[in-house]
Amino acid sequence: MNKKEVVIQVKDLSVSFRTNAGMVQAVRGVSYELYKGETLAIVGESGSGKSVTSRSIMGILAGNAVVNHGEIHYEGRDLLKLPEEEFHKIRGRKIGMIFQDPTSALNPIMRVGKQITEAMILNGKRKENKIKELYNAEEVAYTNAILRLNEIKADASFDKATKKAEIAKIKAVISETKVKLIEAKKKAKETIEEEYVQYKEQYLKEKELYISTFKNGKAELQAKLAASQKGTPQYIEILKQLRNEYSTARYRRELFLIKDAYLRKIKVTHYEAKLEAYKIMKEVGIPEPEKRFKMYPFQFSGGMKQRIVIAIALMAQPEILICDEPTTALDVTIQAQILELIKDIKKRRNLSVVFITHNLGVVANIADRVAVMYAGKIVEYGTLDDVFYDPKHPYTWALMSSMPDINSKDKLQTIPGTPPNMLFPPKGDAFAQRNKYAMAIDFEEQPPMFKVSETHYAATWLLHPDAPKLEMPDVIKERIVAMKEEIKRLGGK
Ligand SMILES: Nc1ncnc2c1ncn2[C@@H]1O[C@H](COP(=O)(O)OP(=O)(O)OP(=O)(O)O)[C@@H](O)[C@H]1O
Repeated sequence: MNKKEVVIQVKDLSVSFRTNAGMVQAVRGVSYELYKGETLAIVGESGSGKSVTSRSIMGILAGNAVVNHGEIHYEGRDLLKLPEEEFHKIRGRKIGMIFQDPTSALNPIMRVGKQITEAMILNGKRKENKIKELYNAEEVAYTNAILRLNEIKADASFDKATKKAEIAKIKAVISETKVKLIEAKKKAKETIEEEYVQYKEQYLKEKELYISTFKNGKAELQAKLAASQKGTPQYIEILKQLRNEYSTARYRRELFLIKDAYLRKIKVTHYEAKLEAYKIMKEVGIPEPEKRFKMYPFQFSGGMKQRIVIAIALMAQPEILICDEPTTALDVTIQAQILELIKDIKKRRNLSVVFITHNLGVVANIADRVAVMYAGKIVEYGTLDDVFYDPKHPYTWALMSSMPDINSKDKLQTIPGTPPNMLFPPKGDAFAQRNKYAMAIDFEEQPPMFKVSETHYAATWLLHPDAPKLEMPDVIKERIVAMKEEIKRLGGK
């Protein structure tokens, strides 16, 4: 288990929101790891902090959000410490996100084709990126020096004289790195321009060659045609050849392709992006992509819109996909289709998926591992079998007993009470008020994460060695058996 490759590690993340009533403590010390190629489901009631956690990974928190604490490690860097420009490169490219409501995720007045290809075209400035790469090191040195200056200015531990001296030192570094950066930029531009002069020459040569070959070939055939007798099979054959291989349309198309191949060295061309979009639209089950490409979102059903949103995310070839309740806004039958699609894509592309949902049925269908969230914390996590078939936290029990039965679709019982007000999170276990098994300590102290097995952890005082031995309620045991059978029958996990 431990040998699995970790793609994202969230460490002790705490996020609050400034509101008129005070600070809403939405996420309170969340830690988890996402392994390569797995689907991690995050479950919990509305307001438990599932979305805020994922939005932090994407760097798309609301303006009133404050990250109080924590780290999010990705490719050896802490995303929370990256400058905006770097962060921007990662989100949307390496990490894609799909939201609950496809209608609001799409621009209603832009053709879907443009929405699918937009990012690829915008990010695809190949020549410019090549130049930037060449002076990247100098740019990093310069930005670091500026960041350091700000740090020194804000550092209260310096006395006045030391601060002044430190500022003078770093300012000297700034001017030095700035000069180096300007030089590096100039040189990078020259080097790449030189390379591109060659590409252009090659292109022009290729174009000339095509034009002369085409013209000569056509003239030759026309001469042959003139020399042969009308109506003979040979005459018809030549005529066919002229029409097919030497038509004006063919000529224009070949020239276009030659030019497109050259332009692709400079940037992602519209044509290239369109071909890629057709491919991905097919992959996500949008029939007749050539036709759909030109349509507007309102011309699509909810399920098809969600497929478009998924296509947009896939265009960037992400490694990680964060799905925030991607099926909740859809009809039940469509929900199942979209779920299957996400499972297929994940398998085909070996994606690592974070799947946020409040629906345990969906979890059973899709997850390898599960994290249960309550009041801004992860209260239980483990493999699907651990959490689903051997739940330890009374909140997980409550969630299971409140989910609609797969067969009857009735709820066994709703979870009594409401989640705590996150302006004033309770002192002890946040679930204590609603927990019929709560003990005195639950109201006093927050439980630590107790280890159930190598893979399974839960934060409940019930797991303390001194706690009374408590069996999972029978109704939940029965429910688990029924669900297991049903899921097997449906061919799920
Ligand atoms: N911009 C904001 N300003 C104030 N509070 C916010 C803001 N965004 C989220 N919150 C609060 O943070 C808490 C966690 O919200 P979050 O959206 O992560 O919950 P969730 O578990 O994803 O729920 P849902 O299933 O409803 O999306 C909630 O109490 C919510 O009201």
